[in-house]
Amino acid sequence: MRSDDTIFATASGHGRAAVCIVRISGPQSWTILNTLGGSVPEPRRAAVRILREPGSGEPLDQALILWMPGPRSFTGEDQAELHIHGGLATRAAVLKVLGTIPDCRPAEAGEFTRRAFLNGRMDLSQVEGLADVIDAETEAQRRQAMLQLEGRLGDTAERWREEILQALALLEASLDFSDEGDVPEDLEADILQRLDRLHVEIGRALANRSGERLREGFTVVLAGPPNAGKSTLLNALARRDVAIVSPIAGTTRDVIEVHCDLGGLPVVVVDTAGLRESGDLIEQEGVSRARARAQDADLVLWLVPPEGEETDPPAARRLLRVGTKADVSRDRDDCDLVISASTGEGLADLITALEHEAETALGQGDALLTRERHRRALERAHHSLAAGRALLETGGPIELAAEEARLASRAVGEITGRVDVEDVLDRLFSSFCIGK
Ligand SMILES: Nc1nc2c(ncn2[C@@H]2O[C@H](COP(=O)(O)OP(=O)(O)OP(=O)(O)O)[C@@H](O)[C@H]2O)c(=O)[nH]1
Repeated sequence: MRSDDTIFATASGHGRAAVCIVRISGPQSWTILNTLGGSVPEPRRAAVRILREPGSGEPLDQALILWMPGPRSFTGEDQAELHIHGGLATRAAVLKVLGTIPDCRPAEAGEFTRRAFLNGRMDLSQVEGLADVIDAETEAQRRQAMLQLEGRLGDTAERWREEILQALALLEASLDFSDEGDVPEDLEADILQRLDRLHVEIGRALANRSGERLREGFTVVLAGPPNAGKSTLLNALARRDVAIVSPIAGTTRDVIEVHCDLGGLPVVVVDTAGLRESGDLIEQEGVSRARARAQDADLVLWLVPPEGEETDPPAARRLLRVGTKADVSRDRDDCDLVISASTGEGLADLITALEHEAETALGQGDALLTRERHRRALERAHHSLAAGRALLETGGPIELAAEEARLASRAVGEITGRVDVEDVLDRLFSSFCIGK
């Protein structure tokens, strides 16, 4: 994959559409516009042109075109855009012509964004924010992703790195004093105070897990004995038939997931196999998967049917007891809520309860960290800051305290991609769509 190639891709969705946007980035961008459109408009001014096939002069389409010279473009390179009609034949004809231009080739997934990152147009946390904006399914996810795209996490991480480097500079200055046998007390106190403040601030960011949860969704597991009405409830929450409902106990064998938007918050509802002892190997596997999911879930809804023996609920972080089939019997004093998925009774209260639970767990979108990667980097920084501080407090070697500060600054730098993150890049960019 050469990075001096000019790349192109459709940046709008697939299938027939009114308009299709073809993005072009690289040194040939100007030439392509000039060749196909006859002339190049003013930078960043849209203009209408008849696009023509270079050899025959045959018209391809009437298009709106844009010329965005680097470095003030998304990728930082010369860029062009063709807003062509979104018919399948038009799109195919324009892409075919682009493919015949020398040093010009179709882009790979995420290649435009990769170039933007490599050209310093955005840092790694912003690239992740952009991926999350595109993947956002609910309003709260969109808001969180936008804050990260705008640089909230990246700017904070950069400030932390700066402050750690300042502490490091002071540590190095105090090394000179220690050669002379005596580090001034106020200098040492100043460094300790700085390390302390950073340790507390990073610790606070680490303590808030709501950002990662908001990105992934609040997980609600439906558990209960066979025939409790789990699949019927899942279908009612999803407002469509996703799980097979039948009066035969043990119908659901595997785990079925549905992504719902409850009051703007992402909630993943998981239907599981009914919990009972079974001689059937497949059902046993389903039951053990159900128990595992319940254990990891943010919330378990333990469904209690009116009939049948009492079964023990699985181990869970948080559990609500929900009496089902209220149309058959409402007599369930031991339950937090009673519903009938058949008649809809109690469903509105259940949804309100779920929204409340999700809101409490996902917070107000004020979390800085949104991915495991951020957490791992900051945990290392946090650890090094504590180690550095302990060394200073116990009169340990200043060289070692300085080394801990250096490690902390490197770890924080991984968040914005200032230090080696090669291994992260391939994984991240391949998750993008072509044309982004
Ligand atoms: N009367 C009544 N019947 C219900 C209600 N909810 C579910 N049922 C019936 O109960 C039976 C079992 O429902 P399911 O939703 O398949 O139960 P499940 O808990 O997913 O069952 P398994 O897959 O076996 O674990 C079906 O015949 C449903 O039609 C309800 O609110 N009222």
